[in-house]
Amino acid sequence: MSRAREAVGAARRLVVKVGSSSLTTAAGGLDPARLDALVDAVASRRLSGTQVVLVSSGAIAAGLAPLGLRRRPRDLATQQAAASVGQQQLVARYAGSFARHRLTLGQVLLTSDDVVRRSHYRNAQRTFDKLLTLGVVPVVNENDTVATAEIKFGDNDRLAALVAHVVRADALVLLSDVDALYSAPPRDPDAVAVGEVAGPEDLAGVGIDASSSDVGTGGMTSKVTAALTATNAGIPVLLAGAEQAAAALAAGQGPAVGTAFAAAGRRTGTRLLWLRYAAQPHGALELDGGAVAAVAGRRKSLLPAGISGIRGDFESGDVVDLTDPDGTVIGRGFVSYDATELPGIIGHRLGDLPANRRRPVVHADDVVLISRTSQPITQGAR
Ligand SMILES: Nc1ncnc2c1ncn2[C@@H]1O[C@H](COP(=O)(O)OP(=O)(O)O)[C@@H](O)[C@H]1O
Ligand SMILES: N[C@@H](CCC(=O)OP(=O)(O)O)C(=O)O
Repeated sequence: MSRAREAVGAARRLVVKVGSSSLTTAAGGLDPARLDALVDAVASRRLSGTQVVLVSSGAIAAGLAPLGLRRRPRDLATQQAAASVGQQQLVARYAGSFARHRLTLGQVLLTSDDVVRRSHYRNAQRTFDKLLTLGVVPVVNENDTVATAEIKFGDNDRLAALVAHVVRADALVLLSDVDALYSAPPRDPDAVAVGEVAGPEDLAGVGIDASSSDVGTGGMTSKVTAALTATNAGIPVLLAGAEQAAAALAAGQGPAVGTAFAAAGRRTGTRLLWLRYAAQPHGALELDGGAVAAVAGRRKSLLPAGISGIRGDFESGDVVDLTDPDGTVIGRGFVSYDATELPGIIGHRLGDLPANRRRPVVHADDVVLISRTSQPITQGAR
């Protein structure tokens, strides 16, 4: 058995994510039988001693029928309204279902601020720790009703990867309407299931189409991106079908299902993880050749002298892309000036600037580098 599968089996703290399409009927609306089957698998693992956080999509899908909507709305305001109506229905169903196992759930609704802001991040971490030590099953979703375009996680696969990091999970299980990652979209007759992914090189020949189910947002691209986000942060991932939840969550016993992604890097700080995979840049700084060598080659801070251009309307603390003179993004960072302050100082050496301007524009500790080969997989349009 691979180490990733062993890690899922042995995990003492596990994050499990389930997509909308795995909780709804073909006609739309929540499917109590599928939800109960999922809860049975989670409860069985929980009752064997593992702490489990459940990241569940389905709020918008559950809100469609009560609002007389026939399909997932495209505009944000109607999505927010559907999520408001649907989230409570979803959680009420979960509460009833977990109660069959005498388990208590706690609802946790997150926005990206809860992960990206250091103080909020610690707060979320404390809340999860307390819920888990009290034996509660946290049921997590994005707070869709208040999330604006700027602060949206975008999809729950990504949210689940970040939550796995926040709670310091031993493994992440992504449950979907497809039973594994395939070498090509499953409608392709030659597609074969991929059992193990040791690293990004194993994904080189894999074909993924951009579509996702009618009720969800992610698609396979976002699942693979989330899996790589988690594995890069040292957390192994199992991607499997929601219908195989019992086998996927069985602690090391039972048949090997789904696709296992091996953990790669060491655990990184969530703030930089967010910067790499989740943040929306507010602008860009163009670096000259010397600054590219210093920032990307020698891991130095970006000083005003090395900046040859500014794009966007950002404030101190915002995320900006760092580009080379050709416009290729080489990294991202938290900028320490407002865009309006920069024209007067770029191109100047620190010694020539007033005392209150003698600091880096982006500190080395606030930068992630993005090489061509590690560019996050782009998400399919929806
Ligand atoms: N290479 C691939 N392997 C597996 N599934 C794929 C692949 N390419 C595209 N898909 C599609 O991705 C879908 C899963 O994404 P999605 O419907 O968004 O799931 P969920 O609702 O669980 O988040 C599958 O139903 C499948 O049609
Ligand atoms: N937060 C949204 C789900 C977003 C999402 O990523 O959905 P999915 O692709 O089904 O996991 C909801 O609860 O409707």
